Amino acid sequence: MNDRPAPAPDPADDGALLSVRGVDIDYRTGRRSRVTAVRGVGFDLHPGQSMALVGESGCGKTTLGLGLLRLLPRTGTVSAGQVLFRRKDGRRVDVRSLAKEDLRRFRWNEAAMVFQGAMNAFNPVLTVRDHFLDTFRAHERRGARRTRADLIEHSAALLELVRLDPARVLAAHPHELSGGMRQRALIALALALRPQLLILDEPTTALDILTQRAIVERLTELREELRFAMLFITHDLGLAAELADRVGTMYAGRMIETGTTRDVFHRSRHPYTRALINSVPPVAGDPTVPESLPGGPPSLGALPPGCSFAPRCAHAEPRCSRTRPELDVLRERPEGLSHAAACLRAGDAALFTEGATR
Ligand SMILES: Nc1ncnc2c1ncn2[C@@H]1O[C@H](COP(=O)(O)OP(=O)(O)OP(=O)(O)O)[C@@H](O)[C@H]1O
Repeated sequence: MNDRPAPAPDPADDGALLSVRGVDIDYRTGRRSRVTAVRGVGFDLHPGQSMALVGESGCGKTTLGLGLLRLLPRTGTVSAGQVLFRRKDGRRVDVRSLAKEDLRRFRWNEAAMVFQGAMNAFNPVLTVRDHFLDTFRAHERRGARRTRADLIEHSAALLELVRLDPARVLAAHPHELSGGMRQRALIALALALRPQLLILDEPTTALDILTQRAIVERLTELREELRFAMLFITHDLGLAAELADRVGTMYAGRMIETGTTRDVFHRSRHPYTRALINSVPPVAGDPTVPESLPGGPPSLGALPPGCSFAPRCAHAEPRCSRTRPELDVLRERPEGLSHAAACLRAGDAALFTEGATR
């Protein structure tokens, strides 16, 4: 009777690739001061899903992306919660508890991040070929060393995936490529070890519209071919609508609405998401004048009590300044696709009649 029982199947494990639970992320801002840039964030991402994180500057999107892969600057820490990730061997691990060597293997192999501004991600003195070779070599298993010719061939195939000419690009230094080519090369590099999750932070900002379009189209095709999941940080709601199956809106460090792209963009139940959508200039020919979103997000060090958005919200009631709304599920769906909103008035049908957002 001393035998230990076999571990019970985890009832909370419904096959998600990434399960983020109650995550807080702090930055140290002085000897005794810190700010909490991400608060109580939780969501599930299933294999192959694509989720866009939207919200104004400073709402914590980048901090969350960096925190998930433990890429925060020295002053930043994930101070609470769990980041459960299903590795390629099927085991679920908490990324927060990975030892250094394991974390090194986890990044690139299982999850990779493409930052805004590809120039900073490349070492200017190395050629693109060197970057690929270094990445492959750093992750080679002992006894499974591949030849240089084999690795170069593999790199060329990856560059072709993102529609770059390997003959030209492999030998080039980063500054010899256009912004769009660098961004594509970085995406190819991020996909080199076949990660299951790709986190992209504003990957097409600062590129011209045609280049943006080409990269977005290619990413959509690649996701279908290679079946990786994607977490996509963007200010561009049009891009989010195109690339994502689901959307999470962030405000003052919290996720305040989440659901399918249709839920969030067409049936939003949070006045902030609605204001964000309505502040986008209308498409050509749409006579509606965009509503502006006055003011800015509150300072993280001085969050108002109650709902953080209440001071800017056209629909706020007195209770909104007293009670902080939870992210309540409005419509249950499997695979993390439930529609949820953190607004005390989310159930107020008159406020959110369908079609009120463009
Ligand atoms: N190294 C840091 N030290 C202290 N505070 C920081 C640091 N980096 C970010 N912050 C703060 O954390 C908050 C969230 O910033 P973050 O960059 O994650 O927002 P974001 O939504 O990604 O904005 P953007 O869209 O402009 O990238 C901001 O208030 C920012 O000032």
